[in-house]
Amino acid sequence: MTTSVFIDGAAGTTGLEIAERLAGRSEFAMIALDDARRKDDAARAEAINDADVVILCLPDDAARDAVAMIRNDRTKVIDASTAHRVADGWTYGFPEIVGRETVAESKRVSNPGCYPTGFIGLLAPLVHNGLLPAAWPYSCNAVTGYSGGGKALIGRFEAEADIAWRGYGLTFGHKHIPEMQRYTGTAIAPLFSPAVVNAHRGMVVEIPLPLGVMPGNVPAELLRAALTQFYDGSRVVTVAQDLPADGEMLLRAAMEPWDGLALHVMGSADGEQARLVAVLDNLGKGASGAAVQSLNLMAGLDETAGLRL
Ligand SMILES: NC(=O)C1=CN([C@@H]2O[C@H](COP(=O)(O)OP(=O)(O)OC[C@H]3O[C@@H](n4cnc5c(N)ncnc54)[C@H](OP(=O)(O)O)[C@@H]3O)[C@@H](O)[C@H]2O)C=CC1
Ligand SMILES: CC(=O)N[C@@H](CCC(=O)OP(=O)(O)O)C(=O)O
Repeated sequence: MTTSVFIDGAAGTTGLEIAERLAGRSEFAMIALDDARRKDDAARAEAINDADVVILCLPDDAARDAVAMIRNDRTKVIDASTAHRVADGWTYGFPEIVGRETVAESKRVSNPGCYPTGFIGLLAPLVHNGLLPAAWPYSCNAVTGYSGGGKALIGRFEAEADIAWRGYGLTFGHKHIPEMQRYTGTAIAPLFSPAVVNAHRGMVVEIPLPLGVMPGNVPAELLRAALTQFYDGSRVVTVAQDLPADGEMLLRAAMEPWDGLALHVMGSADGEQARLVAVLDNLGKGASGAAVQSLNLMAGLDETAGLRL
């Protein structure tokens, strides 16, 4: 049985990458609107209601409007925007964290944010199993490629090619904080420092841990072992067992599209400090790859079908 899929926002950065991952997949029949009709509300409403699954790759307000256009109880939604990530009635589309069956059975799935994918992927299993405290002021330092800001930021970085690094979120309260807190179960909002680097794609998300002054003083090796056990069997999330080769971590500007999530735990010899680091593609597991993973599950297919791993 084929599943009909409409990508609303198919001309955008995330939408195009989802379409690439679905190209040639006989399990899916794509519903498309031409350029003249892709922002026509009547045409969008018709496509949305014709689809078994609609994937929203839109700004938040347009995503809310699109959901309001659904007039049947058949159409399922995967929303890539921030609009529904902590909303009632929506499942957070991080199958490794919320459970594959939960995603598979949901009609409303919100795709996790790109930075939260790294933050939650590292921290949620360790807080949920009690190895790290829920009541701790975690920090999160992160960089992303400029495609993380969609067409507008891609245009800016292509026009101003001498920008090497752009720190932002300088007034705090980044839109990702609510989901970062909700799905890690942490009691205190993380101190989040995002930045954009001069690469098209790629993302590094780091949580520094002053283990020596934290409750429990759990060794880094135990944190790594717990993450390894938690993600055992996953073909999407991997946990590095050794230090990166040559003692360095690299994000290459020419990174190929990639739908995995690589987690690293590095601890100091004296046990006082650790660094939890997640490496991903903001357009892969951080957006389009995650949407395709959820779509596969919702269509009853292997979760990794069509993924770039
Ligand atoms: N880029 C990334 O790494 C990530 C993005 N996301 C989220 O995914 C969503 C899409 O982001 P992204 O692809 O980067 O953004 P883009 O700006 O690249 O694409 C958004 C697309 O939506 C279209 N659009 C805007 N308003 C409407 C409307 N009312 N009806 C139909 N189409 C509309 C735009 O049209 P036009 O082409 O005319 O501008 C554009 O093609 C956002 O909510 C973003 O937060 C989530 C995680 C990571
Ligand atoms: C570089 C850049 O601006 N990144 C965006 C996040 C990427 C995005 O828009 O995705 P979400 O839907 O996950 O928020 C930001 O920090 O607001």
